[in-house]
Amino acid sequence: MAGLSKAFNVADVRALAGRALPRPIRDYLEGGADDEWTLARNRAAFGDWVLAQRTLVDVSVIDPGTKMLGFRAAMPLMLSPTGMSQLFHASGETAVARAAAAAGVPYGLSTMATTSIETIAATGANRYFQLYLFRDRELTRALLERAAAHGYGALCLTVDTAMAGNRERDLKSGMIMPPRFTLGSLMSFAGHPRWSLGALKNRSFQLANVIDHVGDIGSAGTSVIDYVNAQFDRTATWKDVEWLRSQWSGKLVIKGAIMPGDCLEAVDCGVDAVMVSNHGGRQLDTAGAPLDYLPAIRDRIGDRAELIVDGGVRRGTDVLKAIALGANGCSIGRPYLYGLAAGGEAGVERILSIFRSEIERDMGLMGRTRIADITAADVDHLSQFRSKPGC
Ligand SMILES: Cc1cc2nc3c(=O)[nH]c(=O)nc-3n(C[C@H](O)[C@H](O)[C@H](O)COP(=O)(O)O)c2cc1C
Ligand SMILES: CC(C)CC(=O)C(=O)O
Repeated sequence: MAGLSKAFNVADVRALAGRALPRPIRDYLEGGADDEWTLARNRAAFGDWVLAQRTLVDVSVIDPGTKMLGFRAAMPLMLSPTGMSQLFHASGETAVARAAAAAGVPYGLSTMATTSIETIAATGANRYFQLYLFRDRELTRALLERAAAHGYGALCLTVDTAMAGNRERDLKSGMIMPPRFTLGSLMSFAGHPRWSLGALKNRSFQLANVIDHVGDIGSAGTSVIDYVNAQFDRTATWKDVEWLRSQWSGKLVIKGAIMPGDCLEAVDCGVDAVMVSNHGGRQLDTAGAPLDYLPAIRDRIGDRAELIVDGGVRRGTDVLKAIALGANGCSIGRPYLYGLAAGGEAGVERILSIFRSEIERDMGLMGRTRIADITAADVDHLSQFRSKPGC
């Protein structure tokens, strides 16, 4: 895609995606809950920290490689699970997984994906499976078995979705799955012929991993909000995490805890990693940003588990700040979906190469050549920095 070669940062790719997508789909991708305060805070939290710029260090060889969730990763970045990726481009999850494999970063397949566990396994990507707990516990068991049988190295339980967040953009746009050509949406779809053609040709659009058990989300023109509230298990507690631990022998990850006490509870249940996340601001509005809690979480759990920061990560400097504050790495959702919408697999590759070059360049400019060398000494809170600069 021509525009991609002139996209130099995530914001540029986001602008391309904005042009490619009809309004209801763009709103679903971009939206947060209620007043979207948390959505904005996720991003703003990174601005509260400054990086230390150390000079005259030999930075001729820089290695941004690391390990996360048991996977070797070419950089401290992973792809968060996102539902229904075929909404954004007909090539959907397969394109994302292929781009992740090419860039050497782990990919999380969502329970709510439009591509099956088996199809994504065939891409050879380093992959983990994200689980939503359905009211139907047999479905959960079946998903676990399929993920284990198809080489998913980690299981990631999302815990911030007991009920659907109040996404008013979706309520206003009347987003139902799969998208339908209604009178209201017609203008928007007509204005995006390339997307509309892809969507029309894409007859495989369905919730590929759960359709046999709970039906297609679009069968009755269901909204995402109604579907989540009807199907997800609201009774889930830490006992279910213990149960999952007993059922899954690979790495176990909790996604969606941000409070230090919850993270400690997760570690006590035997999880290997916490994705410190508020679901990209899509669930509880006015919840704090992952970065706000990160130092306290690391303090509380010590080295007992990996911490992955998820939400608002848009620059290499964001990733490096999170690492300095105690994370093992970061994870992105919307940025790779922008890439997918803007140019399918090539678009996701572009996003990952932007992050890779930013991380490497910023490490060099910080005077750090290895991820393991980045510590709390590399970052300062803006308030302290203003009162005693130059430490
Ligand atoms: C369109 C979309 C769909 C998502 N679907 C899921 C999902 O199926 N499971 C899940 O655990 N999180 C889901 N998330 C949340 C992401 O995994 C991730 O937490 C969030 O996008 C991170 O914030 P960021 O978009 O600012 O990077 C979704 C996010 C978006 C934007
Ligand atoms: C289908 C949804 C439950 C996916 C999701 O988690 C989201 O839209 O944030």
